[in-house]
Amino acid sequence: MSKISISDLELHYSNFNALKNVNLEIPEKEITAYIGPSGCGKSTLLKSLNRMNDLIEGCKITGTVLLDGEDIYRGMDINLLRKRVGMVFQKPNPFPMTIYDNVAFGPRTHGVRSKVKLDEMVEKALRDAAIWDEVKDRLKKNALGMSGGQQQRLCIARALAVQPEVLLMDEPTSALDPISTSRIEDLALELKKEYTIVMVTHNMQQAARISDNTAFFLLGEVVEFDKTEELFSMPKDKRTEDYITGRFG
Ligand SMILES: Nc1ncnc2c1ncn2[C@@H]1O[C@H](COP(=O)(O)OP(=O)(O)OP(=O)(O)O)[C@@H](O)[C@H]1O
Repeated sequence: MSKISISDLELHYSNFNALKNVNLEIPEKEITAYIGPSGCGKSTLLKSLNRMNDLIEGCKITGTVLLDGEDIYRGMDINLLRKRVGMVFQKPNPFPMTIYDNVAFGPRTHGVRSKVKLDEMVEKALRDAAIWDEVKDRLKKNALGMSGGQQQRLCIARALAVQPEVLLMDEPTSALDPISTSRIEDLALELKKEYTIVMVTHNMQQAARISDNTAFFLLGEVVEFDKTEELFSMPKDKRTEDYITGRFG
């Protein structure tokens, strides 16, 4: 069953047509990867799924994005949408505050005041993000003192703390070393038991390793969308084949 259903989505940044007639069904509790050359619209589509483009002047969107059948662009409260659809960015961006406060930030914003409840939520999020053991004795230390890989897992914990249903990840490992990358990949595989994950990646091996479904983008269009295994072993479109075999741009 589709968690997110994208129909006839068109996006313009002023006069520039960044997404053209995108139709995609994102299955629940699976990892869906977006691949394609730089500038083809992967991040734009990802950000359209929790309305991060709405902030940009001149951005016009038509078509529909349904989350569990509800139109996110018509009538859905944006704060509720962002709670249900969390996001992790390319560069780890912890807030300049303690590890604890980073993770408690979202729940506090949503009105959780009880210390006991907050402690519980912070611990669960840090455990789910596979970083609890590394930080449990330094929760009151500033998050900026952590390594890049730890910071990224903290940002994942921060996103999980508000109990989202979908996690959007925009090249979450591109700033990380191979060991931290592999930890985030293992974590994504673990998280898909509970969450629907959509991930932009420049790394085709990464898409092949961890995603269930892959969409290949070119110049604002989805050229091909299929089960990852199919797309990499038997691409149907010549352009997909050229891209995944490295014969392209
Ligand atoms: N705020 C903006 N205003 C105008 N144009 C934009 C804006 N953001 C992105 N674009 C343009 O839209 C196109 C798609 O950008 P997007 O960031 O979605 O691509 P991408 O596939 O994620 O690229 P990359 O892999 O390099 O991150 C690009 O041509 C980009 O220059």
